[in-house]
Amino acid sequence: MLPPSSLRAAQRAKEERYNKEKDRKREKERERRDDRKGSGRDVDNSNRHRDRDYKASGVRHHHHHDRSGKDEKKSHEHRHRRHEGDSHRGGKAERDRSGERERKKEQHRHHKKSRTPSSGSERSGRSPQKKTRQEDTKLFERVLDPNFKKKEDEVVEVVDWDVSPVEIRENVVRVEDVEHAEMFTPTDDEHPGSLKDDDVVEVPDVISLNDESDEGKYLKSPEADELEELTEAEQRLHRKSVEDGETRRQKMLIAQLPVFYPGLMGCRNIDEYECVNRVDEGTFGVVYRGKDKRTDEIVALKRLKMEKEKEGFPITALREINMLLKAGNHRNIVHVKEILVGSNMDKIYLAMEFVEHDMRSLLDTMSRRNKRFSTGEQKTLMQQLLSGIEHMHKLWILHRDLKTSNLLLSHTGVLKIADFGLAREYGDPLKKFTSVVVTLWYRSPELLLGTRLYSTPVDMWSVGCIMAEFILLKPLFQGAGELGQIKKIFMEMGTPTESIWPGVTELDGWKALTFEKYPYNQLRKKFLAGRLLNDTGFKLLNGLLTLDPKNRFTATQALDHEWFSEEPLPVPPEEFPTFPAKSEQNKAPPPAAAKKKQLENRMAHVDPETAKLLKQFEVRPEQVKPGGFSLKFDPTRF
Ligand SMILES: Nc1ncnc2c1ncn2[C@@H]1O[C@H](COP(=O)(O)OP(=O)(O)OP(=O)(O)O)[C@@H](O)[C@H]1O
Repeated sequence: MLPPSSLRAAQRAKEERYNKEKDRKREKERERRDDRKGSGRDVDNSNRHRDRDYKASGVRHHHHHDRSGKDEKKSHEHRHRRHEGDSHRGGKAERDRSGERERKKEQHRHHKKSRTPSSGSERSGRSPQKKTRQEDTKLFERVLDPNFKKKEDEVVEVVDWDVSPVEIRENVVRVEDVEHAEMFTPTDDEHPGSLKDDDVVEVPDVISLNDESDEGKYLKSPEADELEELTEAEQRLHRKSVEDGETRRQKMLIAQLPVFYPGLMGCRNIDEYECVNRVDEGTFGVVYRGKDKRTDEIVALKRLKMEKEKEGFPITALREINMLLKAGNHRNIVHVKEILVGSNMDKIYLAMEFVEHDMRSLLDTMSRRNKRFSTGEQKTLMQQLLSGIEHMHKLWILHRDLKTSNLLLSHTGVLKIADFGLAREYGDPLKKFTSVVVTLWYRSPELLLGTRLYSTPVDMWSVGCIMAEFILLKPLFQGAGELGQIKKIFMEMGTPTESIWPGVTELDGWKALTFEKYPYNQLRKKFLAGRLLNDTGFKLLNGLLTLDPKNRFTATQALDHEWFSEEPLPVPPEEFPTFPAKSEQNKAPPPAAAKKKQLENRMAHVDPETAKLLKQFEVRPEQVKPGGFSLKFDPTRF
C-alpha cells in the first residue's frame, strides 16, 4: 500500500491533468466559436452564457463539433435525448441524491450567512427538478398556447445547454401567457372544488419583467458578467425569487386548467375517486358507486374484468370501451365520462354517469308491490329504448345483450341502455359472428337455431321481449337451456314453416332437430286477452317478435308505430314516479356458501344438452345466470 504522501501526490497529479484537459477543451471550444461563420454580437453573447454554463456544470461541451446549423440542431436533440436516457438509467437518482445533499449544505450555509462562492455541483444537483418544471411548463404551454411548437424548439435549446433558471424563464414563461390562460378560467359553477382558497395565486405582478421593485430586480435577466458581480446572497435571492415566481405561475396554470384534459393527461387513476358502495357484479365486471374527489360528482365505476391481462389488454374490455365511446353520445345510452386505471395500473375502470335504477330490479320491486307502469309510461320507456337502439344501429353497432338488467332508469324517468360488453360493429356484407350471444331469455330464434350471419334483428327480438316484460313485469320466454328456449318460443308464437320464415329449414339447428307443430301465435293469452295491451300495442309487439328476422320491425319502423301516437300518449319522463334506488344501497358480495348455493341453483336450470354446450364453449358455471346463461367471449375463438 502507498504511503499517504504518495497518495496525495498522485491525487494532485490527477487533478492537474484534469484541469489541463478542461482548459484545453475550453480553448478548443473558443477557437471553434471564433471560426464560426457569421459570428456577431449575439453569438458572442450566447457563447458567454455557454462558457459560464460550462463552468457551472462542467458537462457536455466536449461533444460539440463544428457543424452547419441544421446538423447542430440535430446534435442538440440527440444529446438532449441521450441526457434524458441517462437520467432514466440511474444517473437521475444519483443526481437527486447529490442535489439533496447540496440543498442541505446550501440551507446550512444560508443559515450561517456565509459568502462562499456557489459551486457547479449545486446547479447540476438542481437540474432534474428544473427539467421537471420545464416539462410541466411545456405541457401547460401546449394547452394554453396554439403557437407552442415554435416555443418548444426554444425550450429544447435551453434544456440542452443547462442554463440558469433566469434564461429558462425568459424562454418558457411569457407574461402574455398569463392573459391567454385567463380564457380557461372556470367559474365556480363549472368546477366546484377545483379552486380552493389555498390555491388562489396572484402571479402577474410578481413575474412582470418590468417590475422595478426590489423583488423585481432579481427577476430580470442580468448579463452573465452582471450575475457574476452579484454577491452570493444576491444570487441566491435572485434564484429564489425566480423559482418562487415560477412555482406561483405553475399553480395558477394548474388552477386554471379544466378538471380533466383527457388528450393531455391520459387516464386518471382510480385513486381520484372514493368508493361509496358496491352496486352490482355482472359477468363482465363489478360496478361501484364512486365519488370524484375533486368535484364530488357521483359516478358508476365499472371495473372491467381483466382475466387474460397477461396476454395483453382483453379484447372484451377494449370492445366495451370502444363501443360505448362510439355510441355514448345519446340521451338514452349510458354516458362514459372517462376511463381510469387502477392503482397498480393492472385494472381498468369505466366511469359512467350514475343512473339510479336498473329496470330488472325495478320491475321486481313493482311486481312485489303489485304495481304496474301505466300504458303512457310503458310507451315512454319503449320510445326511449327504441330511440337509443335506432341511434346504435345507425352507427353500425349491435348491442347483442339487451335485457332489462342492462337498462337503467334515472330518477327523472330517463331510460339508458348500458353494458356494451358484447357489442360489436357490424358491416355490409355481414361477417360471421358467434351465435352464442344474448342472455338466453332474450335470444332470437335465428340465434337459437345457430345462424352466424345475423344483424340488427337480433336486438329487435330482445326489444320485443323487453316490451312484454315492461307490461307483465316478468320475462316473457323463460326457457331452460337453448332447446327449451326455442321450444318455448315456438309454443307461444307458432312453429315456423318455409312460408312464414323463408330459409328457416336451412339453419343448422332446424336440420338437427324436429319441432312439434304448434298453432300460430298464442301470445295474446299472456296479456289477459288484451286487458294489459290493446290491439295496436299488440301489433307492435308482434312486429318485434316476428320469427323471420327479415320481416321483424326495425327500430325506426317501431318508433313510427301508431301505438305511440294514439291515446293514452307517452307521459313526459319527468312525470315518472320515483322509486327508492336499490343501487344506492350497499350490495355486499354474496358470502362464499351463498355463492356456491347460487351456482348450484343456476346449474339446476341447465339441461344435459346445455351442459354439453357450456362445455363446448368453455363456459364456467359461475357464468351461468338465472334465466339461462350469458357467455363471456373467448377472444381466441371468435
Ligand atoms: N351507469 C350505471 N349506473 C348505475 N348502475 C349501473 C350502471 N352501470 C351498471 N350498473 C349496475 O351494475 C349492474 C351490472 O352492470 P353491467 O351490466 O354493465 O355489468 P356486466 O358485468 O356487463 O353485467 P352482465 O354481463 O351480467 O349484464 C347493472 O345491472 C346495474 O345494476
